[in-house]
Amino acid sequence: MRVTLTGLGHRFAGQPWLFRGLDALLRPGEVTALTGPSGSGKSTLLNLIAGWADPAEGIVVREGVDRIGWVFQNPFGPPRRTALDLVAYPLLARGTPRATAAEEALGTLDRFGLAALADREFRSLSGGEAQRLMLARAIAAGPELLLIDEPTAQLDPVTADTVNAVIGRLAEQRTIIVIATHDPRTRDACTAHVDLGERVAGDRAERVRVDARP
Ligand SMILES: Nc1ncnc2c1ncn2[C@@H]1O[C@H](COP(=O)(O)OP(=O)(O)OP(=O)(O)O)[C@@H](O)[C@H]1O
Repeated sequence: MRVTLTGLGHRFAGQPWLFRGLDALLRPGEVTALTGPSGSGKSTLLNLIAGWADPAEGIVVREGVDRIGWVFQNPFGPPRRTALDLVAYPLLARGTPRATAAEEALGTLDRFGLAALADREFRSLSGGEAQRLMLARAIAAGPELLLIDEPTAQLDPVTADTVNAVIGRLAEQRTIIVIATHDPRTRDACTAHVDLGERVAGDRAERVRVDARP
């Protein structure tokens, strides 16, 4: 299972190149930070990786990727559902028996520091707790590819750090994880890094820097 980006470049019609010449190998077991200034194309690149849009040049190859999960910056969920229900649901949907799903969901909540909140309704959670719950739910769903867009953007720095503290726990041997972020502490919690670089005179061609191991 892997996602390979080769000579990837993108621009919207009539706009300058956002990035060009991006080569990267995204693998399970790693959590790759995707960084760059506002407007550098991070969300666009997530869409290209997911196959939601076609690149202007270069190729994206997804091997062994069937299910793709997303977590966005605004945690959103049914207000009266409990944290345990929300994490158990994707397991039940995959046919896991109820008792096993509840046990696995509790284990996943524990991994994200949420075990004590298992019976709390979603609407009663703080922003940081709700975002950690969205990460726990996304992991429980077991996607081969998990794309996370600015998970701390709506949070104050202290709350953001409660989310950053669990980023390292996302790593899964069965899941390729990419996180677009402005937050240097989110980046530092990741295990690999793709940087879309600085905007220069409206054209950042060839300025993509990739730290991810080949
Ligand atoms: N469908 C579109 N058509 C034209 N331009 C677009 C489209 N989608 C995004 N853009 C532009 O492309 C640039 C990159 O947008 P993108 O959202 O990928 O950047 P980003 O790095 O994720 O930014 P931020 O950190 O602010 O979320 C922006 O200037 C944006 O306005």
